[in-house]
Amino acid sequence: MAKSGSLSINSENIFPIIKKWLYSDHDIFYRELVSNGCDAITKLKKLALMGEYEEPDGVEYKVSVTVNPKEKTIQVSDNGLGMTEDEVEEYINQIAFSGAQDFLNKYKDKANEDQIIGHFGLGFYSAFMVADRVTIDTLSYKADARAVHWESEGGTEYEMTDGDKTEAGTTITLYLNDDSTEFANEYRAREVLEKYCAFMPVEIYVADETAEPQYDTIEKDELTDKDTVIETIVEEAKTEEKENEDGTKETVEVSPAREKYKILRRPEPINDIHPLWNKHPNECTEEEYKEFYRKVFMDFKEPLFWIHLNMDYPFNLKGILYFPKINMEYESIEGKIKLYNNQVFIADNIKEVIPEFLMLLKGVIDCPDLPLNVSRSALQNDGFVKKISDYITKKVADKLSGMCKTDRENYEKYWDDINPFIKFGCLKDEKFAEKMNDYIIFKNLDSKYLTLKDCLDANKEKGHENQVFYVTDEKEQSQYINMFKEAGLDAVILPNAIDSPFISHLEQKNEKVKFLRIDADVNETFKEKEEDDEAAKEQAKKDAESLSEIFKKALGNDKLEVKVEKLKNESVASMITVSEESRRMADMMKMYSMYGGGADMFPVSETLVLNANNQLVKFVLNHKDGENTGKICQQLYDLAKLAHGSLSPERMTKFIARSGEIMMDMAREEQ
Ligand SMILES: Nc1ncnc2c1ncn2[C@@H]1O[C@H](COP(=O)(O)OP(=O)(O)OP(=O)(O)O)[C@@H](O)[C@H]1O
Repeated sequence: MAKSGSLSINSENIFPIIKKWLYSDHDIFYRELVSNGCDAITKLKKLALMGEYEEPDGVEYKVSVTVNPKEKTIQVSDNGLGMTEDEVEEYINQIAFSGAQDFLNKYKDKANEDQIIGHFGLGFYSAFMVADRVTIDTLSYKADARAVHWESEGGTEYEMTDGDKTEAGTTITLYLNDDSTEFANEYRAREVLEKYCAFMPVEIYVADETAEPQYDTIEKDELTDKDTVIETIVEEAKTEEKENEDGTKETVEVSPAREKYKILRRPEPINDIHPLWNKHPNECTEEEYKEFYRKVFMDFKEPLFWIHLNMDYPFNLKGILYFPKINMEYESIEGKIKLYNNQVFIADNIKEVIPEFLMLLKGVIDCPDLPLNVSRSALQNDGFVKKISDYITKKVADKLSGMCKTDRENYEKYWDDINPFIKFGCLKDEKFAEKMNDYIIFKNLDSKYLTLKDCLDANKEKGHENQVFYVTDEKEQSQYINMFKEAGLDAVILPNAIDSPFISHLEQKNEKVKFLRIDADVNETFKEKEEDDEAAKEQAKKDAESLSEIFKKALGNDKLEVKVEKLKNESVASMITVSEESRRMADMMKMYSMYGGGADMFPVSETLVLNANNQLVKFVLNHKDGENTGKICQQLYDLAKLAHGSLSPERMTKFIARSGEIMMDMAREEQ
C-alpha cells in the first residue's frame, strides 16, 4: 500500500490561520492528542465489554507522552482501538480535515471575545500549530488489520504507506517547528498536561527519552512483576557482641541478612482517573474533599464547606463547589471554577455557564452535555446552558438554607465569611435572593445573629417601627454604640462594601423598612421630652439660633449645620451626625470613582449636634464674646469629629496645638 494525496480543497491559507488564531494558547494540541488517545482506549474497552474484542492478558491501557528535546519531537502513544487504512482515510484525511476547515470558516472572522470555548472541535489538526511534520502510526484492533503509516508536512499534503506497528493502538509523532520547541521540554509538557489532563479517564505517563534513567531502592517484598531490577543489593546481617552473666562474650544477630533491589523508578501517571466529583457524595469522606481542594486549588487554608453536585437527569452534571475561607482585609475575593467536559479540562471561570456570583467560590464542574464547540455568545443565549446555571444556583441556595435550618450553629460561625458572597448573589440573582430571603442574618451589638424580622420586632418594641440601625465601623462609631447601648437600643454590624448596595436592595424589597446608620440622626430615645411650655420652647429656639451663630463665627464656617438638642446624658457636649441619604450617595460615588467618576460631586452633609444640657455648651451660650469661647467651640467641634472617626492632618495639627494651649492655661491657673 502506498498512497499519497492532497488534503487541499483550498487549504493553502488554513494552517497559517490556525497557527495565528490560536496563537495565545497553542498548548491545547496536547489536550487534543491525549484526549483522542483516551477516547480510543475508552472505545476499545467498550468493544471488549461487548465481546467484540478480546483483550490481551494483563493489558494496561495508557497514553504515553514521550518528549525528546534533542530531536525536538513529541510522541503521543495509546493502546486503544487504532485505525485501519480506510479509517485513516475517512477520519483523518476527510473528517478531521473538514472539521478543521469548518471550524475556520465559522470562526476566522470573529473577534477574540467571541472565542470558541476551549477551541473544541479542532482535534487532531491542532498538531500543525506546533509541528511542521506529523506522522501517524496505527494498527487497528480488528483481526486482519494492517499497520498504517501516515505523514504530512505542513498539513496540506499527505502520504500513506504500510506501517510497522505490531500492537493495536496509535502513535502520533510531532516534529516541532522552531517556535514550539518548548513543548519538548519534559517540565513544560508536564505543566501543560497537568492543566488539561489532570482528570482524564485513562492513565497518562510522561517521559523524556533523553533523560538519564532514575533509580529507587526497595525492599525485597515490595518487588512487583512490573519492576525492572537493575541490581540486587545484599545487606549482611548485623551482629553485636554481648556479655553474658557469667562474663563470657557472645555474638548475637540484631538484624538478619536482607536483600534489597535497585529498580528503575516506577513511572507515575500524571492524572487521577477517578476524580472525586465522580464518586457518590455518600462515599466521600471529609478528608477526601479537603485533600482534593488542596490538590486542585493549591490553597492550604481549609475550605469552610462544600457542595457536591451530582445530577444525571435531565442533564448530566457533576462537580464540587467549595466555599473558601476569605480574609477580607488582605485578599480580594477571587474564586476559580474549573469547567470539564467528560474529565477533559475546558477552561476556568466560564461565566456563561456558571452564574457570576458563584465565581467567588472555588470548584470543579464536569458537564459532558455542554455544547462547547460553539461560541461564547451563543452559549449565553442557550436555554440549556441557562438551565444548568439555574440548577447550580438552586443547589447552592438549598445547601445554605438547609444549613441555616438544621445546623444553625455552623451557619452563624461561617456567616462572617460567607455573607459577602450571599449578598452579592442576592443582588445578582433574583431567584437566589428569593430563596435566601429568610436565611439572611445580621450580627448585633452583642454578637448575636438575628433575622431581619427579629431586628424589626425588637425595634418596634422600642418605638422604632420599620427601622433598623446599623454600624459600619465599630471603632469609628463607638461613641454612638455606647449611647445606643446605654439607651437599651440595638444595632446590627454591616462592615463590608457589599452591605451598602445590599441594604438598598432590602429597602426596595421591603418598602417600609428603613436602614439608618447609627450616626444618621440623634435618636429620639436620647433626648429629653420636649417642653410643653410655650415660653420655654421659644427660649430654646432662641438659644439654638444664638449657639449656631457663635459656632459658625468661631469656626469660620457659615455653611455649618448646627442643631441643638437636650440630651439626657449631660456629659455629651457635641457630636456629629451624617445624613443617611447623602452618605449613601457619597459611598456610591466613591465606588464609581474607582471607575473614573468624581467622588466630590456629592459631599456628605454632616451636622454638628450640641447638647443644650451640657455645662460647656451652656458656658458658650452665656459667654458669647468670652476670651476663650472661640477656642472652646473649635475644641468641641474637633472632639465631635474625632469621636466620629478622624481629623484631617491639618486639623489634627491645630487640634494638638490647641489642646496644648488649653492645658497650659490650666497649669497657669494652678500657679
Ligand atoms: N489516537 C487515535 N486513535 C484512534 N482514532 C483516532 C485517534 N486520533 C484521532 N482518531 C480518529 O480521528 C477522528 C478525528 O479526530 P479529531 O481529533 O480531529 O476530531 P474528534 O476527536 O472527532 O473531535 P474533537 O477533537 O473535535 O472533539 C476521531 O474522531 C477518531 O475517529
